[in-house]
Amino acid sequence: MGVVYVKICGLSEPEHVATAVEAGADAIGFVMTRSPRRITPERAAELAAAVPGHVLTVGVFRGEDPDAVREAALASGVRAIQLHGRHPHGDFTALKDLGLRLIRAVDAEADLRCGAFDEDLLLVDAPHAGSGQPWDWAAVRGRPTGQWLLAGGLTPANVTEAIAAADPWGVDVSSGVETSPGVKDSALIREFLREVRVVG
Ligand SMILES: O=C(O)c1ccccc1N[C@@H]1O[C@H](COP(=O)(O)O)[C@@H](O)[C@H]1O
Repeated sequence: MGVVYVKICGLSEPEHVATAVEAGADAIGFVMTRSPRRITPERAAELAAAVPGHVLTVGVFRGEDPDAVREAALASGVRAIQLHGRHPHGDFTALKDLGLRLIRAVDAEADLRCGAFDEDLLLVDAPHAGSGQPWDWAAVRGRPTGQWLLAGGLTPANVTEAIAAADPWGVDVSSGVETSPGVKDSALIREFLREVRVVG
């Protein structure tokens, strides 16, 4: 098994951004859509300013039209856009000129070919993103093509099992490194990364 790419999502405090970076996260996410983790593009810009270039900053959106996503992404200065929901191919095409990496976040029933919508990364998540509910990760084993992240209900305690079940290129976590919705915990962030690095 190779090294697994790790994204820590839903960060809103400098302390947790610093912890994720120091502990070796490859990407960190700022939620700019309806959620207990929502932050403004301006807050995301403040947090992103402290992130070194080797860590990808990602703006997370769900259901907004491409113009609204474009505006928030530019204001925040993130380097990637993660679109949840069944966005049409045209929404990805409409954002391509920004030169940011595009992540298509879907459930297991969607088209699981990374690149089918001109995205750079595919994220396969539970039917209700950000709920923290584990799902049948093994059901997608061998189905996604290209670079894809597994998400949905991952925690430090189950991420090893999830990687073994689905064999993803990377993993993404939000609720599983929180003590309550929207409240991240540095010890859990470190523990999650430690577990993944042991497997990877
Ligand atoms: O985190 C949220 O609240 C959220 C809201 C809307 C869209 C996506 C959201 N989060 C993404 O959900 C997955 C997995 O989350 P969890 O670990 O199950 O809580 C992850 O990709 C987050 O980026």
